[in-house]
Formats: sequence, structure tokens, C-alpha cells
Amino acid sequence: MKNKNSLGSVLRKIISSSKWMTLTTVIIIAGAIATALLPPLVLERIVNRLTAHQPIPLYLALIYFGLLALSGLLESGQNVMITVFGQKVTHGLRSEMCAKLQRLPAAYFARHEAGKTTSRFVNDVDVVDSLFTNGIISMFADACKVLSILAVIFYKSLGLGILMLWVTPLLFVMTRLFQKRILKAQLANRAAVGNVNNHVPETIRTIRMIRTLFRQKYMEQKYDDYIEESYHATDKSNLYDSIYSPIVIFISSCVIAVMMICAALGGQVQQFFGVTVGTAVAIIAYVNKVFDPLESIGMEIQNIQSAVAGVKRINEFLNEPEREKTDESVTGKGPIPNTKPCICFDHVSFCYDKENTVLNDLCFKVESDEAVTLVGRTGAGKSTIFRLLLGLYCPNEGRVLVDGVEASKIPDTRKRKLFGYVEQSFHSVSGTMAEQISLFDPAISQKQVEDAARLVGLHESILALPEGYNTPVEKAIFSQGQFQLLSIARAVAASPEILLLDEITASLDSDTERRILDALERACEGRTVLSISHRLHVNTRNYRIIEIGSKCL
Ligand SMILES: Nc1ncnc2c1ncn2[C@@H]1O[C@H](COP(=O)(O)OP(=O)(O)OP(=O)(O)O)[C@@H](O)[C@H]1O
Repeated sequence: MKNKNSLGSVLRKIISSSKWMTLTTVIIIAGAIATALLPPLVLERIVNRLTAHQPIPLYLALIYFGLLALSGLLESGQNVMITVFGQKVTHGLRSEMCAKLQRLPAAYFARHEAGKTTSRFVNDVDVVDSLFTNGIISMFADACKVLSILAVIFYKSLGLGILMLWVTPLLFVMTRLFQKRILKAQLANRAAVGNVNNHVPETIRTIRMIRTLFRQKYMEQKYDDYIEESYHATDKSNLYDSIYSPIVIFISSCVIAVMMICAALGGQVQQFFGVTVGTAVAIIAYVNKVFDPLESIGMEIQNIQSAVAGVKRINEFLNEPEREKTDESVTGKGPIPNTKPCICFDHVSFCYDKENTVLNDLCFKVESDEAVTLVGRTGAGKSTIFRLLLGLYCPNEGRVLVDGVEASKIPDTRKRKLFGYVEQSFHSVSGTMAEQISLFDPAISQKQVEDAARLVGLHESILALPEGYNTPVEKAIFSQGQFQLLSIARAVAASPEILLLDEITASLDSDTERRILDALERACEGRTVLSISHRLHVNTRNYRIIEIGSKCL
């Protein structure tokens, strides 16, 4: 199922849900731009009065300092609002992506490596965050600042305005050139530091092999090469950094000097550049103010450029096809009709990719309360049958029915009551021992948790732990066999009607296997059981064998 979702729709949602915040941000940005322009104008008046030997009224001085303070305040407010807005976008985006993750089909996870999906959640969202906190909004504010300063300069001195019109783009190009070189050097440095960080633990991990095979010199040389690279990259970055500021100061001084010289010349040139002393002071302040936003715009363009790829990747993720929506009306207190047979594979064909058919025209039925073992060579498709049964995949042909309902149409809320799935190994979740069994399902009471643990014979062992059922789970708390018992307890805690057992004793010794089979015997009582097993002696109950790989059974 294709769905139309994107960063744009998340943004629209955030803006419409925080109208007041958006409006306040716009007002504060406009206020910050306006108040940044005012202090030099007041200064101009003060200086003009000074040069005319007139007294300076107190209110002018107060207005000047008041405007400086207000401008600083609004500038901070602008940064705060932009950061808050960016955080809201990050939060909204991560929530939307997390919800999307739950709606993705199992095939997505088979096609995409976990690391790459994680990187979309972490790195790409961070990049989008910087797009808002240090990108488009700040760039818009800075561009407005530059334009309004240029407009004031034009108004005050036409000659200087025209001069600035030439100088500003040149300065911007120069700033970008410096920034690109600094960034390149920083990236090279980051790569070199990454290599150093990898090299040290690798050396420690393989130190015995290095010494026994006399590779110390090689490892030492490699380390020296990495830190040499880092040294040169940092050197370059520092060099560009140190010469950029003097160049900017030199250019701004040249502009001011040209204005002063031209203003001092007589005739038309003086008229063109003519300014009072006060205006000259104000203009010097404005010229200096142009450089900061120009420098910021360069960095903001950089952020926007690197965010474009992140936005693209996030939009790709949000537009991934989703699972078919299930009919919630089949949820709840068993509206699924209890028809016989309980499970039915009706001429099912399935392939993960077009080239390899895994199941071809498979038919079998399992009655209610029946116990069945699926056997077949490795790769015959036994685990695939479970995945189809759990509705994680849909068959390409035929139907998979559970109590007469297509498996993929059964809602998740119903599945926990319907299926108990025990995998080959236990996957713990971060939480307490009780939470390993309940999986944070509020519908499963503490009594049900303890009953499940009792059923598999783990109750006493759990009570013996320092905090009993509230003991946080770590790797070393139980043996592999005990963890496998815990996964049976987890599967039966919600009293499911069907138990799916996937090679659960595959990697256990015979003593532990016996304990687990005993626990299973109790857990399977009164339930429909489907198990996958390579070892037929696993059948303690009267299991019917279904061989996968042969045709209709
Ligand atoms: N997510 C997947 N994407 C593509 N192919 C897959 C995927 N999962 C399994 N397969 C392929 O489908 C075939 C059947 O796999 P399945 O795990 O169902 O076999 P099995 O009978 O359970 O094997 P085993 O007894 O070794 O566990 C195999 O060839 C496997 O490589």
C-alpha cells in the first residue's frame, strides 16, 4: 500500500498545531531585523549634535542603549525560537518515522540493513534539524538583514550604496571559497581521526597476533600516517581560519577609506558620497554589520546543501509501501468464527524474489487442538510457513487461513491472543524479568506472568533473583536453556490458541532439551501446535508429521 507522506506533510502538521509559536517566531525575527538597524541611526544623531556643539539629551542616550539591549534580546529570542522550532520538527519527524516503522511490512526489513534504517533516524534527522536551526530560517533572516542594511546605506549615501553593491557579492564569493576549503580540511581531519580511533582498539584487540607475527613496525607506521593526515588537515583548516578575518577587516576598511576619501574630495564626487560626521559613523557601523550575516549565509547554504540528501532519504523512507490495513472489527473477544480446520494452507505459492520460488502449490490443514511437526530439508520453507501464518508476508497465490480468516487480515491486537511464537533463540527487551514475559502488555496481569513462569518451571529461579520479577535483565542472569524457557513463558503468557515452535531445542544439550520439552508438554496442553523440527524424537505428544517439499498433504 503506497502512502503519500513526506517531510512537507510533517511540517504542515507542526505549523498548524503550533500556530502561535510560528507567529511569535515570525514577529521576533522581524523585530530582530528592525531593531538591529536602529542603533546606528540614533548614534548618527548623537554624533551630529556633538559636532554641532549641541547638548545631547538624556533620552537620546537612553534610546540608544535601550535599542542596543532590545536588539540583543530579540536576537537571542530569535535563536531560541528557531532552536525550539527545529526541535519540534525533529520530534515530530522522529515520531512519524517511528509510527511508519510499525506500519512497514516484513519484506522491508529483509531488504534494508538495520544500520541504514538507524542512520535515517539518527543522522538524517539531525541534518534536517540543522536545516531548520542553522539553515533556511536563519538564512532568510540573515538575507533580510543584509538587504535592509544595504537599503539604509543606499538611503544615507548613494555612492557608498553602489560601492557596497559591488563589494557585497565579491565578499560573499570569497567567504564561500574559504568555507568550502575549511570544510574540506575538516572532513579530511574527521576521516583521519576516525581512522585513528579505529586503529587503536584494533591494535589492542590483535596485540598478541601483532607481536607473535612481528608486525609492530607496520602498525606503528599506519598509526603515524593517520595522525600525520590529521595534523595536515587541521593545519590547513587553521590557516584558512586565521587569514579569513584579516581579509574581511581589510576589505571593510578599504570600503570605509574609499568613502571617506571621496567624501573629502570636492565637487560632484563629494555630493555623491557626501555625508555628515554622524552619518559616517552610522555607515561605518552598518558596513561592519553586513559581514556577519554574509558569513552566516555561507554556512547556512552549506547546511542546506548537506540537508537536501537527508531530506530525500527521509522522504523515501516515509513513502515506503505499508502493510495492508487490517480490519479492526475482527479483533476483541473472538469474533473470528471457530471453523474447522483451524489452519489451512490452500494451494499456497510464495517467493521472496521473482527468481526463487520457496513454496509451490502447498496445501495442508491442521485441526483445532492438533499437534503437527513440519519437517523438510534446510531451505525448504518451514520458517516461511510461520511467517505467512503470522501474516508477515502474503502468499503470491492461494490462501493462508486461520480459523477461516486470511492470516494477513488479522489485526495485530488479535494476533497476540491467537499466536504464541517461540523462536530458536531468546531476544530480550530492555526491562525487568516480568516485562520479558508480558512485553509491556497492560492486558497481561502479574498473575498471568507468574503463572506462565510457573508453567515452564522458572518461577522459583526468578524469585531467587535479587529483585525477583523486578530484576532488570542482563545477558549473564540466566543460562541459554533458562532463556529458552523464558521465551516459552512469553509465548504462553497471553494464553494463545496456537503455539508456533521454531526449532527451539536446536542448540541445546540433551539435559536442557529434556527440561524444555517437559515445559513444552505442559505449555502445549489444549492448544493447536505447529512445530519445526529436524529431530523427530522431539515429538513427545502425538505429533502428525507434515513434510514440506512434497505436494498437497
Ligand atoms: N527474507 C528473505 N528474503 C529472501 N529470501 C529469503 C528470506 N528468508 C528466507 N529466504 C529464503 O527462502 C528459502 C526458505 O527459507 P526458510 O528459512 O523458510 O527455510 P527453512 O526450511 O526454515 O530452513 P532451515 O531449516 O534451515 O531453517 C531459503 O532459500 C532462504 O534463503
